Amino acid sequence: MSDFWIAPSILSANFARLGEEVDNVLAAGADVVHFDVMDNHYVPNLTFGPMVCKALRDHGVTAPIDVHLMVQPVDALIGMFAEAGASYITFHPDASTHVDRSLQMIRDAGCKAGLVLNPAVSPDCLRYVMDKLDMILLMSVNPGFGGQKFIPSTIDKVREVRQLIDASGYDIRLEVDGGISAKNIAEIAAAGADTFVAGSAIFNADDYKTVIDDMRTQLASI
Ligand SMILES: O=C(CO)[C@H](O)[C@H](O)COP(=O)(O)O
Repeated sequence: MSDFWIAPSILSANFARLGEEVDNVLAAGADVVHFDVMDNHYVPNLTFGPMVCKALRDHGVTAPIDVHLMVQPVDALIGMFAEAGASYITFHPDASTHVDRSLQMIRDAGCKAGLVLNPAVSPDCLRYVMDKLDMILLMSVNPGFGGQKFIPSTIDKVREVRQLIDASGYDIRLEVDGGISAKNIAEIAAAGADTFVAGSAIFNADDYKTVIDDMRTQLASI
C-alpha cells in the first residue's frame, strides 16, 4: 500500500455482483474497500449492514474494509461490524450520545476507530479525542448519495485538520469523501489528505484501472 490510499466506495458498485466488483477494483489497484452503511434515519437512504461485510470476507476479500456508519444510534452496530470483519469503523459525532465511549468500544472490539464530520460540522470536537482516533473522515458532500459535487470549502477544512493531526503527534489518517475524481484529487492531497474515497468516478468508468492509475499519476505530481 502506498502512503496515499484510494478507497472505492462500493455504494456505486453493481450490487448484483458485489464480490466480483470488489475483486476487480482491488485488482485495479485500490487500497481499501469503503463500505457506506446508511439507515434511512441519520441519512435519507438505505444500503447494507454487517452481513454484507461478512459476505465479502467469506468471498475472500483480505483488503482493509473501511466501514462508514451513517446510522443513529451507533453503538449497537460496532460489535456486529467488528465480528463481520471491519478494519476501520467510523461514525458521525452528532449520531452518538457518548462519542468518547463509542470510539473506545470500536478499539475494544479490535478495529481502528474514526470520526466523520459533515460539511457544516466544526472540527472542534476532534481535539478532545485525538488519542482515540485512527482516522478522521471529512465529508465533502452531504452524506446519503453518491455522484454529488465536491464542496470547495472542504479544502480549508482539510488544511485545518491536517494541522491538528500533525500537532497531536498521533498517527491518524485523514480521509476525504464525496465528489472526488482524478481532476481534484491532487488539490485535496496537497491540502493534507492521505485517503480518498471515490465511488462514481471509479465504478461508473469502463476501466477501473485507468481511473485509479490516473488518480495515482495526479497524486505523484504533488
Ligand atoms: O458517503 C458517501 C455518500 O454519503 C459516498 O461514499 C460518497 O458520496 C462517494 O461517492 P462519490 O464519489 O460518487 O461522490
